[in-house]
Amino acid sequence: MTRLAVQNVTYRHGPEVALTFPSFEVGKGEQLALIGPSGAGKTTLLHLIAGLLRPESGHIRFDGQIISALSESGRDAYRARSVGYVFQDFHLMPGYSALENVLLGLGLSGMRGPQARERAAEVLTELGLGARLRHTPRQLSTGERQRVALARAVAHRPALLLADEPTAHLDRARGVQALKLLQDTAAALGATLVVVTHDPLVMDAFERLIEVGAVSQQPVSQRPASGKEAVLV
Ligand SMILES: Nc1ncnc2c1ncn2[C@@H]1O[C@H](COP(=O)(O)OP(=O)(O)OP(=O)(O)O)[C@@H](O)[C@H]1O
Repeated sequence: MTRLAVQNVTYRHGPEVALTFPSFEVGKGEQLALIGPSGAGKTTLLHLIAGLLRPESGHIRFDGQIISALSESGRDAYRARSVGYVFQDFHLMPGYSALENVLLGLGLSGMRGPQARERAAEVLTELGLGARLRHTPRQLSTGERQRVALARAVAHRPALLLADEPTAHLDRARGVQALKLLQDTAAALGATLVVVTHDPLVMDAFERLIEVGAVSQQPVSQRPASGKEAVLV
């Protein structure tokens, strides 16, 4: 069943930067990586899928609803209900504890009070941060901060989980760990996972790669021993 569809989408950052994206569909619970050269528009596409931006033309459909046609408040509601977003730089609130950061996210999706506290503590504990609930981001390692960002993204059990360069700030071992956590968490939720990456380690962990902004003569699917799908613009 198609959960997310990107159809003939273009976007313009001012008069200078015009981006055209590949069309593709993603099923419920499916996992894929968006790849492509720096500046190709991967983060922009993730923002469009999250409803943070609106396409200049084309459609983004989620569970049958054309989210790119919604008003800003409609897109806010879609994001609060259905989307979890792990930002490249985590975007945690510096003065707030790990628990409070997750609570802020839950508040946006309408969950408050003791039930929210219980859920925030539960998801942080599941992600190995049970002993770090009261720590602020500054008191946490980079890998721990990333797990708080993941906890905040998944606490409301989104149907769509988006992550921008999830291994960018981590060494190889922690990158592998973080990626596995992301994929396992998405699988446990039954969420569709879309990840932006440059990292070959991440690419190898996904069956499906979509190349953004490719002018390449050598599609990813021609990489040795790949056998993976690549959609080129
Ligand atoms: N707010 C903005 N205003 C103007 N131009 C922008 C803005 N955000 C992005 N761009 C431009 O749009 C293009 C795509 O940017 P984007 O960040 O989506 O690419 P990317 O593929 O994610 O790059 P990277 O891999 O380097 O992170 C780039 O040329 C960038 O300079």
